[in-house]
Amino acid sequence: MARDRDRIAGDRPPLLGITMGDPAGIGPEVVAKALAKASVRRGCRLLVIGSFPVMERALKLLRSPLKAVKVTDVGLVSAGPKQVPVWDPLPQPLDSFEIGKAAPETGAASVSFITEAVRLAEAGLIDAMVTAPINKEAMHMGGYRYPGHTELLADLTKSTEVGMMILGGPLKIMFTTTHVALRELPEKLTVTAIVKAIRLADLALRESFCIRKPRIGVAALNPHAGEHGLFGDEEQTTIQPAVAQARLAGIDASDPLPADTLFGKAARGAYDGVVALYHDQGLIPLKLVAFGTCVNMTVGLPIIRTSVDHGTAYDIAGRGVAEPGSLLEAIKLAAQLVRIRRQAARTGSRRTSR
Ligand SMILES: NC(=O)C1=CN([C@@H]2O[C@H](COP(=O)(O)OP(=O)(O)OC[C@H]3O[C@@H](n4cnc5c(N)ncnc54)[C@H](O)[C@@H]3O)[C@@H](O)[C@H]2O)C=CC1
Ligand SMILES: NCC(=O)COP(=O)(O)O
Repeated sequence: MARDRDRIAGDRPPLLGITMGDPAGIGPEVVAKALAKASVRRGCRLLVIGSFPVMERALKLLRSPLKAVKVTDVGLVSAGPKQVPVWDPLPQPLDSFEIGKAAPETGAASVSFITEAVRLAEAGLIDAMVTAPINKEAMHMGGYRYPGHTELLADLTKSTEVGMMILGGPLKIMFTTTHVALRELPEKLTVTAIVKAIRLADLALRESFCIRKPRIGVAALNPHAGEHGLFGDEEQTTIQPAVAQARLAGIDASDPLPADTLFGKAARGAYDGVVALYHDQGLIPLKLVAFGTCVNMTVGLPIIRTSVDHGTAYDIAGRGVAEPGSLLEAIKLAAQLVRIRRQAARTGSRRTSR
């Protein structure tokens, strides 16, 4: 069905749903700043999914020339160059909360925006969703016990094989685990989890970045890849067997390589993508080379979702100083992914991601 829709959509400018994220963080502000750039409106249409009063307040704070307009029918979104169309799914206006503080009502609101964006995307009313940052603590306070968007989106779309890939500068990194305490990591790093990450990296690099036979570097866990068991044996017991399985499936995956040099090699072009085993292993190199322009994308969903690389930055929320660069890149990538999917649907070349 999604494929038929893509084929019929033709060259209509993609309609992207931008979720506002946590209203108490910098999400509303970076959305307001990004939408003020004429370049971002070229070639796509944008719809904010979030609280209308919060969007109005963010535009006012920035003394933006843009005006928020309430959308009443998502099937008929049209906006002038100085307008920000907002679809507010909340049953009650959200207007009294503290900026820069985690709270149940803002956490729950941020989940409502995401849930609504998924509904609109699955119904074919938007072509992709782009997410501003949520605050995980606030989300938990609001009663939603997900580690992040990735797992919430997997649940909402009933997808079984989903993963987080983050792109920044020359790096494209797929994460085997997302938000996990370090002490729980070894038990999460199973052969199955690593094979899945390698498979999703391969899928994304082929389908979203049109690399015919991606070269994937796989990170080791321990210093010097464990040095034959001297400093840990996960490389031999788990990572190498996962690489062997991936190779049997025809994927060009490396042996587990010392992580301290792998990311540099990938940045210099030796690999098209890297499989990192845990959050900070991949995010430190990414944010070192490209913080502010990295883009997070969820691989394996039936819908397109991209996101910013940063969080809710409560320390600067409401001050008007947040940089919108990552959101601009996330919007650009989402529009590009819509075009790639449409093209694939026209030529019948896209494998379904599920
Ligand atoms: N895509 C998402 O929804 C993400 C959500 N988060 C969540 O955000 C919350 C805070 O996480 P932190 O680790 O503190 O990271 P953070 O990215 O919110 O802040 C880290 C530092 O970077 C600065 N910073 C972040 N974004 C900026 C921007 N656009 N312009 C200027 N400075 C910026 C902040 O002021 C702070 O000093 C947590 O709940 C976390 O789970 C974190 C990353 C991504
Ligand atoms: N550090 C990445 C992050 O927190 C975003 O995760 P998700 O909300 O996209 O799952």
